[in-house]
Amino acid sequence: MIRLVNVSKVYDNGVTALSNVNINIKAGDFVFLVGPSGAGKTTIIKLLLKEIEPTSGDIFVNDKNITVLKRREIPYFRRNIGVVFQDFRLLPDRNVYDNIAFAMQVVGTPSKEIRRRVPLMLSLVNLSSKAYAYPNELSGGEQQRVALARAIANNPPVLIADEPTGNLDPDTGWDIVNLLSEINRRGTTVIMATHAKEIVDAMRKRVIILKKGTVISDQEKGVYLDEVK
Ligand SMILES: Nc1ncnc2c1ncn2[C@@H]1O[C@H](COP(=O)(O)OP(=O)(O)OP(=O)(O)O)[C@@H](O)[C@H]1O
Repeated sequence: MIRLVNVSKVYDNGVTALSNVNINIKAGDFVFLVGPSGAGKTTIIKLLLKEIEPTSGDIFVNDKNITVLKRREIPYFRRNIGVVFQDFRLLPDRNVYDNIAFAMQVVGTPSKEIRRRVPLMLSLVNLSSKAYAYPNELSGGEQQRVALARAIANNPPVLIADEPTGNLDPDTGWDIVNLLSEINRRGTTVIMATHAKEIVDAMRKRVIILKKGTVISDQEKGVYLDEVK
């Protein structure tokens, strides 16, 4: 489903963010991407979203080599991947319902389907009662749940979460991880970059550890090794 083959990334300022990274993620996996600050986690996520290009190597998503996509193919490609960030990134001038509906409108979903699906998404993230609230009226955990609902509204095969619990207290962070786990159980491949050792250790999912731009460990049912810090 997702494959990085000998991927290296050197930024324009000469910093080597990734060197010769090989990662293979199967459909339906739940993967934690961990590593110290600067290890290259966000760089991998940006590469998967095709926000940046690798300096060398190939990246496959859904068996398609995305390094050779044409510019006009990129918007369509991005529909394969839902994404949530540490800072939620909701549209401040739209309510919860419209934040989710908007993500569906921009990919051309018929309005009847939007009216059917948004309430399902709100119910999944347990926010049906907040449909008409604006982001600034919500707690951080609620905002992240809206961001999750929006990310999966178009039913992407892959969901990427970049430090999704970073701005949340531990209990609220767990709500988000439990939702990610539920979304994964329903068939979506989930990749979560995180520093949250307690969460990684408790979940016993696959753990890929990066350090200084290389994969130093890749374990099924792994833990957050101490040398990561
Ligand atoms: N746009 C950029 N230009 C130059 N260097 C960059 C750029 N983005 C990241 N880097 C560098 O690349 C390396 C990897 O950064 P990256 O953001 O991928 O790490 P990370 O593992 O996500 O870190 P964190 O846990 O702090 O978010 C770091 O040395 C960083 O300073």
